[in-house]
Amino acid sequence: MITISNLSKDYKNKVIFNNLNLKIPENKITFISGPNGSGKSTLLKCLLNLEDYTGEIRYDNCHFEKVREDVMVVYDNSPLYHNLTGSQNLELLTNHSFKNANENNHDILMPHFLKPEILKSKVKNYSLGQKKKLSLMRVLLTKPKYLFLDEASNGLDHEALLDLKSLLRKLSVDTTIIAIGHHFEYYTSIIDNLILMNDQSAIQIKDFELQEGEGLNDIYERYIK
Ligand SMILES: Nc1ncnc2c1ncn2[C@@H]1O[C@H](COP(=O)(O)OP(=O)(O)OP(=O)(O)O)[C@@H](O)[C@H]1O
Repeated sequence: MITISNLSKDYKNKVIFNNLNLKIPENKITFISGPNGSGKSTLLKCLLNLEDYTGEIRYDNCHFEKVREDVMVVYDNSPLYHNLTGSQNLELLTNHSFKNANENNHDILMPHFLKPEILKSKVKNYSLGQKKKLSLMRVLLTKPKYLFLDEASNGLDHEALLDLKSLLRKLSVDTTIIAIGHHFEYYTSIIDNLILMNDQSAIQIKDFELQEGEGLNDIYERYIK
């Protein structure tokens, strides 16, 4: 479990959030949403210890530094080696042999991700969506203990979005997943825990289930207004 206690953050006296208390359950999928500027990315940076803050963040009772190697983040423009092929990137970044890309289980788990012929070409020739797919394949091969996804569904085509859902479901057996973004309708069928950020605070809805016909507006009506 990731425990966030009395977390506050400001930028030059502009309060972004104040006194957040949240418990991110272990091996579940948590989705964090909220209006533009509500502090989602700032919260992610605090979780990754990239920003100063007041309060406390604990990963299974440990400080971030202790679990750093168990944490993986996927965001637009995740770092990749542009002069190497997709397979070479995966080999370097995961220590996983990709000599026989046809035989690897990514093809079974993510049939609409990158085909072997694409994996053989250099990443500098990839589209944004193909780079995103490569970063997500890296996640599948690494199986981190904690996974953060910042707008991970952006740029993926329809089939890859379906693959991503099943990938997240499978990963969440052993991985604590936090997805951040605006793509609420996409995530509703797979999330266990919803956090809505708004007005310097956050509301946590555990065991989240969407009623039939409900959308984000209804959730805002129900929990925020
Ligand atoms: N380094 C910074 N210095 C000053 N203000 C910042 C900085 N980073 C973010 N902010 C401000 O903090 C607020 C929250 O930004 P943040 O990027 O966390 O929001 P967000 O919820 O992720 O927004 P979006 O949905 O648009 O991605 C915004 O008002 C933003 O202008």
